[in-house]
Amino acid sequence: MPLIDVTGLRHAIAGRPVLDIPQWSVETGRHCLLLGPSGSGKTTLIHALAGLKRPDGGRILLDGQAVWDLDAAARDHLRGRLIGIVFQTLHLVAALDVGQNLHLARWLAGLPRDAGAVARALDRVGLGNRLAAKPEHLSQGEKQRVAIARAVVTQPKLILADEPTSALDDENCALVMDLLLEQADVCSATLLVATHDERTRARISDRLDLPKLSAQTEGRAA
Ligand SMILES: Nc1ncnc2c1ncn2[C@@H]1O[C@H](COP(=O)(O)OP(=O)(O)OP(=O)(O)O)[C@@H](O)[C@H]1O
Repeated sequence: MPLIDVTGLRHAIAGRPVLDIPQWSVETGRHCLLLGPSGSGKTTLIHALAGLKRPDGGRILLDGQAVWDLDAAARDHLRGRLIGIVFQTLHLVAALDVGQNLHLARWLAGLPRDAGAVARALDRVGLGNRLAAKPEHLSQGEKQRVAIARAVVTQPKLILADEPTSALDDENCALVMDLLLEQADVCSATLLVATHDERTRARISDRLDLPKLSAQTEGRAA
């Protein structure tokens, strides 16, 4: 059974088409790139997969569950059980320290408090000594590593990473891809990386190419 199974997914924003995916699936344990230029709907698709943004039409099955047939509480539960997300803008909670950010992720996922799991997740991203730091005292790269640790501290089956490398130089791009792939291995998770960064292409062979639909519409109208 595929971990992700999408059929007839459509979405428009302000009357402009953003997503149109007739069929797409990702088998458990495979990794996949979501490729497409800026504005092609990568973030919209990530949010639809995670149960954060309802698409206009179509079906998303995650581990056999129809995400958008569930009520909000059941969707939250499914997200907590299955998914870890590295948001494009990271979304660390500024008022909480690094350790508390990870504890919060486990709490939201309905998992028991586990200081060992939090410490291990931070150790794996090289930040075992920054448990008590507030996000504002971290470099951008450190914040991103905290966001990766937070995504995996719940042992997700699916890691969604939205544009994790586009702002990074070559060396850090390679490091972040290494880290994401390593963490996916540790969790035996499927990794889905949304990107327009050519440098990631060599690292993951499976891909879904998203065209920029609004540009096609504009092209036809012109
Ligand atoms: N709140 C919004 N209001 C209006 N248009 C929006 C809104 N959010 C997204 N869009 C539009 O929807 C389209 C898809 O946006 P989305 O962020 O999913 O693309 P993306 O591929 O992730 O882009 P990027 O690589 O720049 O992050 C874009 O054309 C964008 O302008």
